[in-house]
Amino acid sequence: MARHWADFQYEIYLNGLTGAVPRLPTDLTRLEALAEQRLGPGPVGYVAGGAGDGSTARANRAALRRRRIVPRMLRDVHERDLSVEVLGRTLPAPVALAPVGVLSIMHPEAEPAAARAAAAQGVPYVLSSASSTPMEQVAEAMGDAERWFQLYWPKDREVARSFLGRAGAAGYSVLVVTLDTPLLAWRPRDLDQAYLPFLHGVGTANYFSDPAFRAGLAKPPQEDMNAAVAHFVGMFADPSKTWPDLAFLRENWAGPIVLKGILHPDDARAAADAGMDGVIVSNHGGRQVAGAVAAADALPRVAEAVGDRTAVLFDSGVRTGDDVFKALALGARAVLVGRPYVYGLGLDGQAGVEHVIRCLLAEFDLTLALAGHASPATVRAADLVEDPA
Ligand SMILES: Cc1cc2nc3c(=O)[nH]c(=O)nc-3n(C[C@H](O)[C@H](O)[C@H](O)COP(=O)(O)O)c2cc1C
Ligand SMILES: O=C(O)C(=O)c1ccccc1
Repeated sequence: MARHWADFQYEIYLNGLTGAVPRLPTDLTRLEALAEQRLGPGPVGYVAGGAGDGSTARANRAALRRRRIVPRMLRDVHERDLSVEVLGRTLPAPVALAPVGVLSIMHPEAEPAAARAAAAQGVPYVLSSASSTPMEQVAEAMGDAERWFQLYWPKDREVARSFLGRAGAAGYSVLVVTLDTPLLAWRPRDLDQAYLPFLHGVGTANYFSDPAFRAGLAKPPQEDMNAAVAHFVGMFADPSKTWPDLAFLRENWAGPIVLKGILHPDDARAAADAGMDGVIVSNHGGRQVAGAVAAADALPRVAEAVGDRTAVLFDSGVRTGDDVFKALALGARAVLVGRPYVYGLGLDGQAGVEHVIRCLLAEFDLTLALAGHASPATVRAADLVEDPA
């Protein structure tokens, strides 16, 4: 039986009969301001901040808003099934939680709380390499839910091999390899507060617990934190990587591999040519290349370039149910959502993340129905027009 995500709407009204209202706003675009009030400018500045003057993050939102849905009528949308096939698995809805590092700056329960929320709602959670909790511990929190692991491809081959081996042993099945962060971009909102979390040792749990990483240290991290952090900064990414290096991932990972951060159609073709199972069209939520194309503007050309050769996923700017609909219409099989669940976590822990998932999917379910669709499978480019403005 397909899950009725829209029932959350009725549940909220029913709870209202006893005077209760939702603990967090149901318009997820309001979470950032609330989080900033309650958690302060340091952590929220880091999470909200984009590269450069922030125009890429704004462009992500504008590119989705500029597209408008053209609803169809009288198409029997009584019974709906939101599930989608992607990477050889069936997801209950076309949504997953994006990999976000250093979640302990938002909430003490950090990644395990986000993972439990995703598992409770049945949506995939992608664990970041830069998580504040070791991957084995987060895997336990996920129970029998889908485990996806995001790789920041370490410079040292042995550390890379060790991460892949640990992730496989801990039951992660899908590998998401992030390509758009071989360096951290110029992020003024963060620089002005000099806030970078991992200089305080946050977001290094996978590294500090790794035997191959520790082999490169003269002393254990607890005994010389500065040296360990410096080793992490040098190890974290490798700007010298090129396409032929992908063979290493194939040799060391048994399951599907998805490349995250693809914006150019030729790169999407190269991913398909390299036998990659999927790409995520993403500009890292506007945090990397200042002035980059809005992710939603890049999506149709990527989808057209690869057709069915490799799965096309999308993130950067998804905030509402209609954003999910629009991304599907522009060619995505599923979307990932980043900052909204991070604010949900900061404001109300696991419950806050579940709130975000349920709001997003209830709104998507209703948008789908009201636009005349009983399944994501029938959503097409022709269901959108572009605002002339
Ligand atoms: C605070 C923060 C940390 C992030 N950390 C990672 C990370 O560790 N790995 C990664 O692949 N992407 C990371 N991202 C990017 C997200 O996976 C995703 O691409 C982005 O947040 C999507 O845009 P949205 O926030 O507008 O939904 C991070 C994003 C934010 C906001
Ligand atoms: O801040 C980010 O966007 C990001 O991807 C990251 C990189 C290193 C550690 C933690 C997060």
